[in-house]
Amino acid sequence: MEELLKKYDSLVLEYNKTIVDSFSIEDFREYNEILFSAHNCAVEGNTFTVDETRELREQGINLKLQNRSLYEAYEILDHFKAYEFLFNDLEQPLTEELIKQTQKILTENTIRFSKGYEPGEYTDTQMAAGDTVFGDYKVNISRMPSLINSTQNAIEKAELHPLDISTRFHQFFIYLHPFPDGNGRTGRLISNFILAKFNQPHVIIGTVEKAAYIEALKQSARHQDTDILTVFFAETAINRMQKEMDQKKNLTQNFNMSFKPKKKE
Ligand SMILES: Nc1ncnc2c1ncn2[C@@H]1O[C@H](COP(=O)(O)OP(=O)(O)OP(=O)(O)O)[C@@H](O)[C@H]1O
Repeated sequence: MEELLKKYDSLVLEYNKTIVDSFSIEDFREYNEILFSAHNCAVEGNTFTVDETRELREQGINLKLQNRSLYEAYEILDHFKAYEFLFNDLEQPLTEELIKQTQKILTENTIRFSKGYEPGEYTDTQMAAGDTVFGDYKVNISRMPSLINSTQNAIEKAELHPLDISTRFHQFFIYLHPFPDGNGRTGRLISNFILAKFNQPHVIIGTVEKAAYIEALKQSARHQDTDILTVFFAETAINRMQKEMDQKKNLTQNFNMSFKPKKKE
């Protein structure tokens, strides 16, 4: 794992130089917000593409929807709000209030009120996801303050690798599964918020990575070894940084601006 983290660290330096620093701060923020919001909602079944998410970011509720439900649009609009709430102030410490507020903003317009769910409130029944039945919900909720304090202490001490802090929080949060809805999206938002505090790029988990992500969560829980999830986060981040840098290089070097008529086959 040490080798992988070294590779990750050196790629972050290169990525900052070739990608991050070449954007204006505002444009890079918006690029990340759109990319992350689209993928973070897609993992949970939202069908908006990244391009459609960009249109929604630009036009808001004026967007004329084609083949997309209002529910999905609200899910993404609320994700933008939750993202802005967290990332507009990276100095704010991790507290229970911050996490509850994030989940509240995220689920405000889409949570199933008919089931008695309240945005920003913990669950009052047993939780499960896929084939995992989580621990007793009351015990899990009582462990939230300790998880949050340990994470905030680790952030302040800054002894562990940022990816390590982010994945430890993520693993424990997902397995506490404290909310009736939005645990996955909230967990990924807070994990990226922790990374951003250390000036690290987002780990963006989309539908392509979903199966490997859930497998990493399950293996990490089974072996009580969060390094398994850290490896997954590192590899996911490396792949995206590499893809964006390759794309930029390729479009710079191999840009074809021919006006010659195409040869008939
Ligand atoms: N089999 C599984 N074992 C452990 N964790 C899982 C499993 N399947 C999914 N998860 C985790 O739970 C999250 C989904 O949780 P759930 O199905 O309860 O949705 P949610 O928390 O209501 O909201 P969201 O739609 O944002 O995830 C996934 O994103 C993943 O982090």
